[in-house]
Amino acid sequence: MCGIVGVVGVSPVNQSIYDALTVLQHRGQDAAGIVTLDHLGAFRLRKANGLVKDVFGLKHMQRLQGNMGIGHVRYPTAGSSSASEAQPFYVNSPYGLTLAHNGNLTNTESLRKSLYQTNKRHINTTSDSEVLLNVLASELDKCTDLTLTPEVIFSAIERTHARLLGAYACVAMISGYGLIAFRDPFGIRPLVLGEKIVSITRNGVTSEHKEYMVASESVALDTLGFKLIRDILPGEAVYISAEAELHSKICVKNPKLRPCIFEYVYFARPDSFINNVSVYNARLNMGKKLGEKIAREWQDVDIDVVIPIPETSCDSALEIARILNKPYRQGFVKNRYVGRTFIMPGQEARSASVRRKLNANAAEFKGKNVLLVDDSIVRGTTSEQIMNLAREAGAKKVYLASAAPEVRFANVYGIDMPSVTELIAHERELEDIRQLIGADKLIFQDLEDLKSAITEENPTLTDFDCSVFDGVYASDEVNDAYFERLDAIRNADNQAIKATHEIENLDMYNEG
Ligand SMILES: O=P(O)(O)OC[C@H]1O[C@H](OP(=O)(O)OP(=O)(O)O)[C@H](O)[C@@H]1O
Ligand SMILES: NC(=O)CC[C@H](N)C(=O)O
Ligand SMILES: [Mg+2]
Repeated sequence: MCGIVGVVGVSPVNQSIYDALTVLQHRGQDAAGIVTLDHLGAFRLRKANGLVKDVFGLKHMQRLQGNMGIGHVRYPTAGSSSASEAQPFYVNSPYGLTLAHNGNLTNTESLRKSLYQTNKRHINTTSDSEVLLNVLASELDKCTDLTLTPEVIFSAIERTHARLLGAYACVAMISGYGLIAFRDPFGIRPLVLGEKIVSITRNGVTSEHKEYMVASESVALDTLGFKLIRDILPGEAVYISAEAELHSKICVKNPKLRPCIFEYVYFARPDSFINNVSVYNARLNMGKKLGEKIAREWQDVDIDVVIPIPETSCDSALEIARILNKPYRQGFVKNRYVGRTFIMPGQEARSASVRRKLNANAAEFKGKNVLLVDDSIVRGTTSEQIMNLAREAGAKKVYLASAAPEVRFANVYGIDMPSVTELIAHERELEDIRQLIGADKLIFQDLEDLKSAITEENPTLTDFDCSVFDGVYASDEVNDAYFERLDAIRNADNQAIKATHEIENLDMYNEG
C-alpha cells in the first residue's frame, strides 16, 4: 500500500514532494524515493531504504532540482525489500521515463517474459513495478513520431492497460514532456488530483500560475495547500505538460470502480477523502454498525469500558462507546516512535514491535470488564499480545471487537498477505479464533455492514474489492494455480519479503 505523489510546479518541487511523502508515510515505511526533472531535462534521483526523514539529507535535497517531480514511500508487496527495488524506477528509452507505483500486478511473470521475448527489454530487479515501467516504455516506443502529443501518450497508456493485470495507481514523468498519472480499470488503489494557484512576481510584474499535484490520498494535497479537484477515475490517465496544461482520457473500454475496501478499514488516514468518501466518517459508521451489533447480540454481557487498540481503531471505538453508552478510555499508550506494525516486513519484526508500541494504562483495566476494539484482526499479532497486556494490567474480562469482518483470504492487490496460512481467521470459525486469541468474547463486523458504512457516504459507490473478506478477485488469473505459483516463490518458511542485502547496490542511477 505504497504512497505516491507527483507535482508539476512553477518553482522547485523538492520540498513539496518531501513534505507530501511525510504525510503519506503511513502507507509505506520501508523505503522512500524522489525523482525531479531539472531544467536540462535530466532526472535527479534519490531513493533508499528507510523513513522519509532518514532517506533525504540536505545534500540530497539540494541535488533534487527542478519544477516537476514524483515521489514514493514503499511497503513491499512483490520482489524483495532491497534498496534497489525502492522507487521511483527509471529507464532511459524512450525519451527518459521514471515511474512510481502503488499496487501489485498479478501477471508479472508473463509480462517479464514478453518484455524480453517481444520487446527485448531487460528487467534488472524482481520488482513488479520495474516490469510495469518497462511495459509503458515499450508501448511508448511504438509511437513512430519523435514528438509526443497527448493523444499519442494516451494511446500508449491504452496499450499498457491492455497488457497489465492487477492493481496499479501510477505516477510517471517523461523527460521533455511532463507528468502522467493513471489508475487501473477497477480503481483498486486510490489516486487524487489537486490544483493550486500561485502568484509569481518577476521584474515587478505579478502573474498567476497553476500548479498540479497527484497523490495517493487527499491529505497530501491539504497539507501542501492544494485543492482537491477529484479522484482520477478507474482506467483514466492524466497528462500534465511542463507548462501545466492538463489533459485526461479514459484509456480502457469498460472501467468499473471497485476500490479496495481495506483502504477505508486501515490503510488510509482518517482525514483523507477517497472516491468522495471521508475515511473518518466511514470509520465512525463502522463503529456505529458494530456497536449496534454488539448491543443486539451481547445483551447479557457486562461491559465497563470501551478501549481502542491505537491508532486506527480509535474513531470506530469512540462510536461503539457512544452506542453502548459506556465510557471510552485510552487504556493503551502508543509509543509514537514505533510505526505501523502490520506493514513491517517479517513476522518477527511485527511481533516484537507490538509490545514496544503499546503499553497498558493499568488504572483503566484493574478489576474491569473491558471491550477492546481494533479496526481489523489479520494475523492476530496485535490482538494476541494485547490480551495478555490487558490481563496483566488486572482486567477481569477481556472482550474484543473488530470493525472489519474476518480476514480469510489472501490479498494480491497491494497488501502483503499472499498466503492464507498466515491469517488467523482462515478456515476458522469465531469460536476457534476466540480461543486462539484468548479473548473472553469476540465479535466481528458483518461484511454487508462494512460496505454500507462506506456506501452511506457516497451512494454511487456500491462495489468494492473485498477479496480479503470474501475471496472474490477482480480477474480470472487469480485462481488456485496463481496462488500455488505465489506460494512456491514465497513458501511457508519464507513468507516475508526479504531484504537481499547482497544485491542492495544494484541500482545504477542513484546518488548516495
Ligand atoms: O492482526 P494483525 O496482523 O496484528 O493486524 C491488524 C493490526 O495491525 C494494524 O495496526 P498497526 O500497528 O499496523 O497500525 P495503527 O497504529 O494504524 O493501528 C491494525 O490497525 C490492527 O491493529
Ligand atoms: N504496496 C505497494 O503498493 C507496493 C508496490 C510494488 N508492488 C512494490 O512492491 O514495490
Ligand atoms: Mg492497529
